[in-house]
Amino acid sequence: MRYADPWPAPRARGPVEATVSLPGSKSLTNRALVLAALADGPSVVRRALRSRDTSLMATALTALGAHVDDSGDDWPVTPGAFDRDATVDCGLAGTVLRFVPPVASLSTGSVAFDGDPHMRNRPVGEVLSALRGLGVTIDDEGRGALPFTVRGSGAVPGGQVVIDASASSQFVSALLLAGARYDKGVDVLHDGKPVPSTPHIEMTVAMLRRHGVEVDDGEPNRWQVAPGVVRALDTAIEPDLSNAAPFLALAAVTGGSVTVRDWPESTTQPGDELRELLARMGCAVERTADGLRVGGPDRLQGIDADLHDVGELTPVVAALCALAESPSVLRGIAHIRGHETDRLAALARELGGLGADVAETEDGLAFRPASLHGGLFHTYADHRMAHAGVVVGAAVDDVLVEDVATTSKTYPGFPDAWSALL
Ligand SMILES: O=C(O)C1=C[C@@H](OP(=O)(O)O)[C@@H](O)[C@H](O)C1
Ligand SMILES: C=C(OP(=O)(O)O)C(=O)O
Repeated sequence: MRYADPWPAPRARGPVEATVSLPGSKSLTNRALVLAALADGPSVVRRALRSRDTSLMATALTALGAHVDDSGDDWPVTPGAFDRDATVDCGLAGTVLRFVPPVASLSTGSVAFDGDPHMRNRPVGEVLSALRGLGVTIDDEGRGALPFTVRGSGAVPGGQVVIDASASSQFVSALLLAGARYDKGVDVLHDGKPVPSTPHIEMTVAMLRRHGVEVDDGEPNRWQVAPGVVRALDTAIEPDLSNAAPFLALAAVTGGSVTVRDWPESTTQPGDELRELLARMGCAVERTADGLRVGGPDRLQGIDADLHDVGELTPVVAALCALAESPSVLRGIAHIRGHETDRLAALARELGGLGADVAETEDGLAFRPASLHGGLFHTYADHRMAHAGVVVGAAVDDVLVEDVATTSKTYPGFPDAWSALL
């Protein structure tokens, strides 16, 4: 293993002043790859993120019959016939687990899906039953979970389907991404508690429209994709704003100043919400000629925040709450129990183990100010748990982060980039 395990989290000895360039967005890269594989001609995904999740997506689409050249920074993608039996390793990538089965449904081959041990617990049953409702044969032996096999017939009738997407917005995105290629398109109705992470659905809809696909999202909880061509289009990937979270948090916990280069003027990435969240915790947030600059406060304030739309920011925000001088409540995030690990349980256990006064609530976490100490921070194969651990470790002596290499899910060079700042 390249990194010590556990990894002694570098401790900041003073305010950190830095400017960082971040790799591309996982969510944008994996959508761009799916749309390129479904398109009517070759295209290029520029500044693609190279990481475990995106490599798994490239490998999955190649196994189905597309060709993805991931050797450089720009990835040429050539669609191909989906005409062979294949196996797909989902790893721990929610985007592969949810986005690829609707694509595999267009194949004439049988496509067998599996993933990391924990992946068998991540929810996907709603996508499988929706696909059955749209005319696809799927063998899952009644599990509604991995492992399962999609047995396509080369075409999907499509049409209307009702799903409960309260566990993950990716259920909706998955059906929309492939829906234009179904004979009748797709008309997805959500019935259940509110759908989380809706900016990610907006990201899906915006990208589909750029590829010439007609999407009607005018009615709440309903998305209609008209049948038609997915036009080939070269796409440039923005930096990953969710992976900006630990870097900006470093300014917040050290009273320093961190600038993330090339912060987009406007974006569908939920990480953009960090501007508001960090400002509410007392940080100075400004756009500069270089990007987005965050200046840390003298005293970090707690926050009462509903993170339902931006659940993937929770681990780093929770680390900040643990270090803040006033109480915090994070709410609206029951669904993140189904992320890479049960993030509410994991954050409560691991931050609590370092002395934080934190309690799990039904839909979030509650913090009271406490003095933290060193110790071992477990990460449960979750890249964002590692981010939370190193943020605390920058402010507290002797924090050891278990399996920091798990950050390769979305940023393989993370431990080196982090160490370089401290
Ligand atoms: O569509 C996407 O790219 C994502 C959607 C969200 O999933 P959930 O809706 O399951 O939270 C997010 O948390 C995940 O990191 C990426
Ligand atoms: C929830 C996440 O990932 P996934 O795409 O695997 O769902 C995440 O990255 O925080």
